[in-house]
Amino acid sequence: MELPLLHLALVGTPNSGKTSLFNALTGSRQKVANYPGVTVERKEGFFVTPLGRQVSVVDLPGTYSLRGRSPDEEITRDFVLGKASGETVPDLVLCVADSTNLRLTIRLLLELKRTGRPMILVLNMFDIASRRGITVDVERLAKELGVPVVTSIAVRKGGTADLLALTDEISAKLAAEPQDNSWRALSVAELRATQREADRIIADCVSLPARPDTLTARIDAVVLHPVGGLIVLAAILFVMFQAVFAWAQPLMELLQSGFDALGELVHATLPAGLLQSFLQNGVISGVGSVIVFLPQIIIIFLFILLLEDFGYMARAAFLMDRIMGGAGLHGRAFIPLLSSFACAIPGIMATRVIDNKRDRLTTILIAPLMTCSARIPVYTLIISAFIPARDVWGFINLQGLVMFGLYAAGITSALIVSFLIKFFMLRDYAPAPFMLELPDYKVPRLKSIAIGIFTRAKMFLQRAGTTIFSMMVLIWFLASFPQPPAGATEPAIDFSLAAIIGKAIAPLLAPVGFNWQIAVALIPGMAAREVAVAALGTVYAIEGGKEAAEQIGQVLATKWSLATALSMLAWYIFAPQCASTLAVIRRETGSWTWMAVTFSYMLMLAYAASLLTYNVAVALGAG
Ligand SMILES: Nc1nc2c(ncn2[C@@H]2O[C@H](COP(=O)(O)OP(=O)(O)OP(=O)(O)O)[C@@H](O)[C@H]2O)c(=O)[nH]1
Ligand SMILES: [Mg+2]
Repeated sequence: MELPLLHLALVGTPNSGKTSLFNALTGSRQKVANYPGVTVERKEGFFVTPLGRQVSVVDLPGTYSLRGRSPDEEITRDFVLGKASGETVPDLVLCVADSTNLRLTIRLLLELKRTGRPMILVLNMFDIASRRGITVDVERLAKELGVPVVTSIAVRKGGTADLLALTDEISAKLAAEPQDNSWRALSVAELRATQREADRIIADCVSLPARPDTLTARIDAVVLHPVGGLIVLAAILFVMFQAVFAWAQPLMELLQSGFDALGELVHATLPAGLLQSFLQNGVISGVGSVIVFLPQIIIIFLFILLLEDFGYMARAAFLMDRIMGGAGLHGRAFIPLLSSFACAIPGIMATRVIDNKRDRLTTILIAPLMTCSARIPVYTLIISAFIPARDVWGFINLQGLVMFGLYAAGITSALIVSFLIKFFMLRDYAPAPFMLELPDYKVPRLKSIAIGIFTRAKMFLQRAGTTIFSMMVLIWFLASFPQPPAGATEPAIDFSLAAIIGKAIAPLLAPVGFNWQIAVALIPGMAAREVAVAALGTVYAIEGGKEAAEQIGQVLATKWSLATALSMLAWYIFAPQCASTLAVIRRETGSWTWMAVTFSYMLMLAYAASLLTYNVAVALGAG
């Protein structure tokens, strides 16, 4: 007889390795990192046990209790209690513990027991605990808790074998036990009592080594130092941006010459005409101009993923708490804001770890100001074309410095906006004190970094292949039709729809120094930022006519003034050019109003910043 699907849920304190376990069991590649609050939504996966039982397992956000104080904790609570709509109550809860730090997990487990769900306590990260000399009397612990206990090493091959065997054993006799749910929200006093009980059990069953781990403490003495720590943080960011330019260059040139060769090939093999123009000007120079930025994206992510896995990110959050607090931001906002450097969408979702609604809203409103990776192609294109690649003070690459400045401008303006929000809207309100558990440092795992980079690169290429490609088709079409009358001498594009539209909008953008070609590129650029780069590539390639298409950067350098280029950079720090981000803001705030507010304030800032930059630059002679 086929047994019904067994439903498992992974519950545990943040950063205890639930997602690692989920990935190990199901072969998925969900995001794992060494800081609390990585997972903010439920994810279901499937696997088959050694005895052939079909299992559905749900990975949940980490939580310290079932009180559900923030949106991510509510997801976990509702799921465990079976309150989530359309969900089945889990048949078996796997309570996942970081074996080096059992206090809070045991308290959570005692609370979970009141829900009446069958449970297993999984002592994960047992490798680290053993290395540190922590020993656990597993049998006694199981007896004291009244729950089966098993050890696991989620990140090692075969590290979950015991857990799988135990799951089979327990699931075979599950149905027999009737369950009664006596859970209700614990009062603070009850939580304290539960903690005392947990501490007693731990004292009985766990023995700590005589000499505790000091490596983490020694590193923290430097990186958490109020002055030294900030210097370390600045140095790390600085090296990162220098690397983006220095290391990526050869690879980018390689990709660029590949696309050039492809363009030449199309040019040489196809007869002149619409198809040739579509492939060469629309597809290859458009989509290709975005794909060449892949090396830079990879380098930035290499740094971010290494730091995340090492355990540095939570420290950076701690360091920034004072500065952020001054701007009215909660320390918890740091990691969402940091994720926004990759992309505002996961960043905005990561705000679910913030329990206070107002703190969360402020963070959502400013997250799109962080420099997401879609801005990298625009920034690097303009910087490479207009900023000389020379060293200042002998060792600092000027291009890297400008890039650093653009990131800094994004961060600074986010802090200012947050300060203003607090000042005008939330005056009477002091953010709650910052509490974030600092994880122990770990040697970054190459495999998870490789997977992380692969996922990001795939996402970037997928966007190039879908959003950007379709926008390119549109731009190419607008720029190619209607075709010029016979005998016309001006560039063909001057007769096209794109020119008509661009020239209609251009007067609005003239005060900030944008020409009609930029206006054309900015319209599809509202869908996604990189589209503007590709659109400029196509517009200028078509305008260039028969001459071999030059690289887009070289074209810009001859067609734009420095003032226009700087104004464009300023525009990109602020402009709300991402339809998906706006959609996520609407979803996470549940309100069209906040989406409209974000859009308008960013657009106004972009216009003002560009206006200022352009006019100052012109006044200084860069017009
Ligand atoms: N050495 C070792 N490292 C582990 C083990 N399990 C997880 N890790 C590491 O611990 C860190 C946290 O793992 P995650 O799986 O993201 O933890 P999580 O419980 O899902 O965290 P949240 O989603 O934030 O609640 C990562 O750096 C993992 O590589 C283990 O058994 N041994
Ligand atoms: Mg997780």
